[in-house]
Amino acid sequence: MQLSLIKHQGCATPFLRHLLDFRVYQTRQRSQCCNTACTVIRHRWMKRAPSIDMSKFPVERIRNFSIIAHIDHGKSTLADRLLELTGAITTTDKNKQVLDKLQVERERGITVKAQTASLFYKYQGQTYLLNLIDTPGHVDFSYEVSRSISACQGVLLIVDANQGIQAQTVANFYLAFEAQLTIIPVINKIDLKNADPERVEKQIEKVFDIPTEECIRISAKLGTNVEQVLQEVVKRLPPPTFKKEDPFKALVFDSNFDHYRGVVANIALFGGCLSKGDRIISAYLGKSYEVNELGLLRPDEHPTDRLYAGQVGYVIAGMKEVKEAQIGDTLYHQKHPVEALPGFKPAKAMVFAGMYPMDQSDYSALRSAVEKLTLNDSSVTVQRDSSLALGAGWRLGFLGLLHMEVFNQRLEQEYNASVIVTAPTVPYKAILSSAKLIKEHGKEEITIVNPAQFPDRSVVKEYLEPMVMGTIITPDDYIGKIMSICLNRRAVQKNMVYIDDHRVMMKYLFPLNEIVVDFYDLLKSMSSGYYLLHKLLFGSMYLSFKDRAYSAGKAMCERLQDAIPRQMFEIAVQAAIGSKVIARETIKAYKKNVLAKCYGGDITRKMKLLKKQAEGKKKMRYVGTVQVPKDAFINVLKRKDK
Ligand SMILES: Nc1nc2c(ncn2[C@@H]2O[C@H](COP(=O)(O)OP(=O)(O)OP(=O)(O)O)[C@@H](O)[C@H]2O)c(=O)[nH]1
Repeated sequence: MQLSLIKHQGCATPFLRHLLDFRVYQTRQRSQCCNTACTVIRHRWMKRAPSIDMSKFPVERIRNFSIIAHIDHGKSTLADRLLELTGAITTTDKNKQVLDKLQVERERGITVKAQTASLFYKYQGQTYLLNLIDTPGHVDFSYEVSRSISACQGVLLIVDANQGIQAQTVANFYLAFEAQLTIIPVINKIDLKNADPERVEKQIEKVFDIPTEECIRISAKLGTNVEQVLQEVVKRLPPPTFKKEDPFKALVFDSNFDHYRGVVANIALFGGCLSKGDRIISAYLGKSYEVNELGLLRPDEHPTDRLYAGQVGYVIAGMKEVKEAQIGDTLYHQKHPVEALPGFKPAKAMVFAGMYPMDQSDYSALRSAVEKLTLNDSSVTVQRDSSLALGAGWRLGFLGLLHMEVFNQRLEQEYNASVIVTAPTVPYKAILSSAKLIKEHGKEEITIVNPAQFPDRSVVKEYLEPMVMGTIITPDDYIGKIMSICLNRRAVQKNMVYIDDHRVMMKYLFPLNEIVVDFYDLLKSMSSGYYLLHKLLFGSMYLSFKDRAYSAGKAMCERLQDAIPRQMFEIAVQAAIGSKVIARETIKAYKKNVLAKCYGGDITRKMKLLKKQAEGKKKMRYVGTVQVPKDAFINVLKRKDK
């Protein structure tokens, strides 16, 4: 049953709780109504969770698992069905991607943040606690995948019955395989007309060495065989091996900033138990906190009195500072210190861009928004920066372009901030030759993330650019086209194998700069996918790159000419290498007809007016600021491969 209430906050809920044998779950979607004192809260009414005494719940009946897959293969849809089957949410048409809570996720139809849900499932007369962690599928967010995996003992590897194994299926498989997790292959979308589950099973056997009999064929959309997935989770996945009797030890695997309650940390208990009122220490900061609230995520917060070893849940412990809940941190009891768990390796930023407020007076508001959002997304790196034209701002590092666009969109949607984002760049290295500079930096090799700080070649021995190994899986009809695109982008082929009769898997070493902006979209448009191994290597910059500078500079000027609207004065768009201008385009000025009021009249009077106008324009060009549309910086970089 789905109900909507309009009420003053906090009034109706206790009354209704008594009235009906239902529990009210509040989603975090709130929208202000015309009366500001009154908030419309959408409630989802659900059957009461089975009242289970968790203190007696055996660890052997807990399963912690994640769903991993290539983008759009149906993780979120399967998660919805699992939630419905276990009664965590009701069966309605509106249950689409329940775990995708962020507005940006719903708008773009992608998962950005991994979410958690604890499900109770009855199998052969026993109740099991299944903790499901949803993961994002896009290449940019694989950092979230590895975080989710660290809290699990097994994974469901979803493969689309029509598309088969895709590049990110391979990458995610290896993440789980290296973490020694049990992998259950699930072939989804068997209801599709072109579904070929047999072919996909053979691919799985060939590429991952998993026998075809181990695959489960389902349709997450229609619910076919979804119950079997739950049964296999219970049967095949091992329970966590942690003990309630051990001292409390928990891994922070995710954290959110809530405007009303501060930091909400998602934790996996690797031992012991945690109660309300306990004093805990964060191993990273050594600071102590009192636990104010804790509970399960079903998928909305469901407060409980205690959490026990093997469980996954949330904790609110008065952490106010955004930097206090480090992902990968270990929490322990103040009285029983334990050795910290190995944390996550910090995610490597692959793309850097400047971010500035549209108006400098918004600087401090934007600073606080950026700080809060980086808590929710710790893979973003932040460095203060300033630019002559755009004022004070930051240089932010992202995992990829989609990651950057999503961050930008979240700033606008969740914090109402309006920002200018400059063209994304990749980190370069320079081996310095100037003794003075080496002394200044304290080392010979420096990393440059800001093009404005690129050292002149007279002081540099060698420039190095980042290279990444990438995997592309494609139908063989596209091989020729993809090879020519890769060549065009200075990529070097390392390997090529057929994974079935019509599909090939190719490995390329790419200069990161060539693929960072638009490569993914380009490959996707050819019904293919690619995945980058996020291991940065630095290689010498190719000479051919330099040769292409002239044509690239000209193309860039032309695109900027299209992207920047005409203004009251003429604008020269120039591309330069050092001080040498290599290309130029002109954006013509709007011209006011100053002679409009001169009916007939003397030619010298007209000349005088035109001269005055020209002088005024010179001054304007000097003092005027060019209005550049916000998205021009990125759009001009998207190039078209022939
Ligand atoms: N026909 C059919 N469509 C499905 C099935 N499962 C999912 N879909 C559709 O496939 C699309 C992608 O599904 P999602 O569940 O959002 O995929 P996802 O893997 O969570 O995507 P990301 O979170 O962005 O990685 C949606 O349009 C679903 O409706 C299925 O069993 N059959």
